[in-house]
Parts: sequence; structure tokens; C-alpha cells
Amino acid sequence: MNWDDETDPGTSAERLVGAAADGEDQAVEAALRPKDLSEFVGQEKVRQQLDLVLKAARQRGATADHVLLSGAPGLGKTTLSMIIAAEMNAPIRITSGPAIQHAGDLAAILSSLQEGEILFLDEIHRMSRPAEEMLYMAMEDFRVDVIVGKGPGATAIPLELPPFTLVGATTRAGLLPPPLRDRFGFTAHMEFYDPGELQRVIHRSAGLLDVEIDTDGAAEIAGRSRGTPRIANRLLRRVRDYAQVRADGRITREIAAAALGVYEVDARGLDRLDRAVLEALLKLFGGGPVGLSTLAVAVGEERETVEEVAEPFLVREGLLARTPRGRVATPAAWTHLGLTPPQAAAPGNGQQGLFGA
Ligand SMILES: Nc1ncnc2c1ncn2[C@@H]1O[C@H](COP(=O)(O)OP(=O)(O)OP(=O)(O)O)[C@@H](O)[C@H]1O
Ligand SMILES: [Mg+2]
Repeated sequence: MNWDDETDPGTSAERLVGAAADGEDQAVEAALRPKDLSEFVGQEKVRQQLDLVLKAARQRGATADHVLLSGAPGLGKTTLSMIIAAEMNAPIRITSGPAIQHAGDLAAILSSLQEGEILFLDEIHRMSRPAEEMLYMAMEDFRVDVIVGKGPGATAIPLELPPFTLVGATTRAGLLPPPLRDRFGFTAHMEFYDPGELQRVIHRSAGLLDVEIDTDGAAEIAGRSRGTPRIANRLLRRVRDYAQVRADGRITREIAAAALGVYEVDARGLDRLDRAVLEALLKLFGGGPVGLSTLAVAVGEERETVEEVAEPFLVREGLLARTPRGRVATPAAWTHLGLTPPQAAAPGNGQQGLFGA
């Protein structure tokens, strides 16, 4: 299952550096998931805040407030929802927005919850409108109205629910209607991880996978993991294959760099597509500005692929900027590809780019 199919026009799931989970990820992720807050690497703020929320609820012997987890794919939302259940010593029910087609589907789930149970609603921004409205009441008053019958004879039968904790996850917090957002007692915004944190994720996973890796090897993989633990774990598995087949199984910086070279993931985590986009922008269009459609034709990809698969990371890395006049390469893009920016042209001819020369 592809958890983020709307930001993902098809290619990203098969990319080694795509953030959405692929089949292999799903198979191994359960084994690599931290089981409690102390094992969860990074996200210091979120961890501290969540620790307080959960401890306080435990001390009061109450159900924890509803929690919204927002952040890009692969940063640990599902993991954190399971940790919440573990910390509260409560069972967890897992479902997702797209799985709830009708309000009745949600009513069935809600009415079967036990007291204190965690309801994990993944991709909560993709729930249907009627289900969403039912959820408002359930979250606030622990009550749902079950509609029996049709037309003028339909009646609403109120149904009391046991107190439960809703944990919603979304990659698009901005898409949540404010009434839904407001009903969460606590919102955790997950940030991308810094290389040091990813290094810890990699060491931890290597331990669980029984792979020998040194500090430099972990640092090399971390630097190419695009701030995302899921990608770090995936790259680690590919490097492990290489180390096993081409060397003695131990992962060092050289082994990691050589392995990821084979997979065309460069030192900054750019893959073939990312580099093709940058290269076209620099070599064919002098660094821009150039329109998205033209750029897409130049790399032989769909507009959407360039815009939604390649560009977000290039923008985040400060290699490319989207401007009203078109796409523009930053000086860092020239440096990254080992190219020299063209000399500053005479002022006023528009070829200098927005960043000067
Ligand atoms: N803080 C962390 N420490 C260690 N491992 C982590 C951490 N966050 C995530 N991971 C690892 O990354 C993988 C992906 O995490 P997870 O499935 O929780 O992401 P997600 O945010 O739910 O992604 P999606 O938006 O695609 O559902 C998991 O296998 C987990 O082991
Ligand atoms: Mg998830």
C-alpha cells in the first residue's frame, strides 16, 4: 500500500530515495520500529511534550487527549502512534481515512472500541465529509448518532462511546478542516531529522539487523537519507547487500559510498531523476529561469513527476527555486554538480538569474 499516493505520481514508491513505503519497507518496518519513547530517536520537542501528555494522563488514571501527528512520509507517525499505545498500556486499533467510506464504517469502529483504546486514524485528511462530522461529536462528547432508516422516517439513535484516544496522522495538516484540527488536545509536528539523528537511527537498525557498521559508514548513509528514517533504513539494507556480496559484510564509509554509487544515490541523497532535472536546468538553460513544462520535456518526464517527485527535495535542499518567472538554479546547484556558473552577463538581459552571479 502506498500511504501517500496523492503526492506521489507513481515513480516515487520505486525510488530508493522515495519517502513512501514500498513493499519491502512494510515487511521489515515492524521489526525496526522503536517500541517506546526512549528508543524513539530525535524529535526532542515532540518527545518531551508527548511524554508530559501521556504521563499526566496516566497519573490521573484518565484517557489521554486526542493527538494529531503531522509530518512528511517516513518520519515516524505510525511508529509514534504505536508508542503512544505502548506507553498508555492500551490496545490500538488501526485504520485510515481512505478505508472509511461511509459514516457507518466509522460508527462501527467507534462503537466497538474498549475504554482507553487508541484509535489510530492514518491519512485523516482523506476521510469522507460525513465521517468527519461524526468524528467531531465522537471526539468531543464520546457519542455518535446512528441513523436508522431512510428519508422522513429516519431517526437518530444516540450511542454512548467509552472514552478513547484518537491519534490522527497526516502528511498534510493544512488540508484538515479547522473544526477537526481544533478537537485535538495536542498536535505534534514532526520535522526532518538531522544527520546526527539519522546516524543513531542507522546504528540502531544495524544492531537489530545484525549488521556491523562503523561510525563513518553510518554517517555516509545518514548524509544521503534526505532527513528521513525510512530512507535511512532502506539505504542501510541496500548497503548491507553490497557489503555482503562485494566485501566482508562490514559497512565502512568506503563500502557505503561505493554501494550507494551503484544505486545512483549521490552524497547529498539526490538520485538519477533529481540530478537529471538539475543538469538540464544548468546545462541547457544556463540555470534558468525556465518554465516547468520546458524543463519536464528536457528531462523526458511528465510535468507532475518533475514538480511533485523531484522538485520538493531540490527546493528543500536549496538547490532549486520556484519563481514567478520559472525554475532557477541556486549557486549551490552549480557547486553540487561540479559546474561553474556562467559569468555575470551585462545587467538587464535577464540571464543573471535571481541569485546574481
Ligand atoms: N524517531 C525514530 N527513531 C527510529 N526509527 C524511526 C524513527 N522514526 C521512524 N523510524 C523508522 O522509520 C520507518 C518509517 O516510520 P513510520 O512508518 O512511522 O513513518 P510514517 O510517518 O508513519 O510514514 P507514512 O507517512 O508513510 O505513513 C519505521 O520503520 C521506523 O522504524
Ligand atoms: Mg505511517
